[in-house]
Amino acid sequence: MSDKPYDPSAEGAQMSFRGRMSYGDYLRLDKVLDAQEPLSAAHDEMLFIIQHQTSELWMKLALHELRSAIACVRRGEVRPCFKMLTRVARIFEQLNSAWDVLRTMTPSEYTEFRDSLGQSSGFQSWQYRAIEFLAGNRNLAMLGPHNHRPDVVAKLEEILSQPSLYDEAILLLGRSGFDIGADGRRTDWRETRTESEAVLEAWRAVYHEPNRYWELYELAEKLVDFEDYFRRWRFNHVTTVERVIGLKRGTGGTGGVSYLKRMLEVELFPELWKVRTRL
Ligand code: HEM
Ligand SMILES: N[C@@H](CC(=O)c1ccccc1NC=O)C(=O)O
Repeated sequence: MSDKPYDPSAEGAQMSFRGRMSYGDYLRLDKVLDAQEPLSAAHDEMLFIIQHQTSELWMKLALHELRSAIACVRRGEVRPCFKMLTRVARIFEQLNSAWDVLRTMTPSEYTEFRDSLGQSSGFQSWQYRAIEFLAGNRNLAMLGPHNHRPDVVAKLEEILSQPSLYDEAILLLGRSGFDIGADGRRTDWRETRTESEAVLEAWRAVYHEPNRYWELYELAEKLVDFEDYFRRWRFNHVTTVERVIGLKRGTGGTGGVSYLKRMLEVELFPELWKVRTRL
């Protein structure tokens, strides 16, 4: 064996990128890696920033997948949508594992830089709100923190002007011959839909005969899977928050843990959970 360090250029590895697109060029890494600017001298602020930035990147992908999934259900092409919804669930699984990294930060370490955060908070994450709105949880009060950003409000309003993922699934039930009651007569997608006995009954019929309604059944289970992972994200969040700030108020102005616990009760696809009791 030779002592000389191995040189991959010997087998053709490209070493000269003058005038050629490189890894960093393609991924715009100068931009991405230049976007971490801690406001304090605290060691853990870098962890906090990167944890949020990576979460926002994963949310960007989740939005991309959810938008396409909605379009597929609208066209009645549910099979490609299954893959996208599986991916969204996996993204949330990824975000769930990421809490383990953040949990290495102790309350004292967070206190070192918490004041630097001012009144900023994840409560103002427009991508998180866009995911909720696209899925079907539409609370117009959540537009409030974005009033100073007309471009963000426009993006969220665009989402609200169209049926959500769950609305589209229900409309598909209707097109498949089921009675979907008031959901079949909706024209304003901004208003929160009310749970309905007709929709619950339609899902019951689907779950009663999975083989007969295989695609609707599979779609319903993909939705439940997504909500399952989403709920775990909320639970991990509130548990991490309690571990780090106890019962202090949030920088965003809410009660903190009390607010987040309340959010644990929000259901994205209520009839899909209720149907289980009827089977
Ligand atoms: C030490 C870590 C964290 C603490 C102490 C914390 C604390 C809080 C608190 C207290 C709230 C309630 C709103 C408020 O009054 O501020 C909140 C909301 C929120 N946080 Fe965090 N958070 C942490 C990490 C994260 C991470 C890593 C994310 C990922 C993006 C995140 C995303 C959110 C979102 C989206 C909301 C709004 C939830 C809703 O309205 O349902 N947080 N957080
Ligand atoms: N709401 C948090 C602050 C916080 O976590 C935060 C602040 C700025 C950017 C993202 C944040 N993460 C989630 O809420 C707190 O009350 O300590």
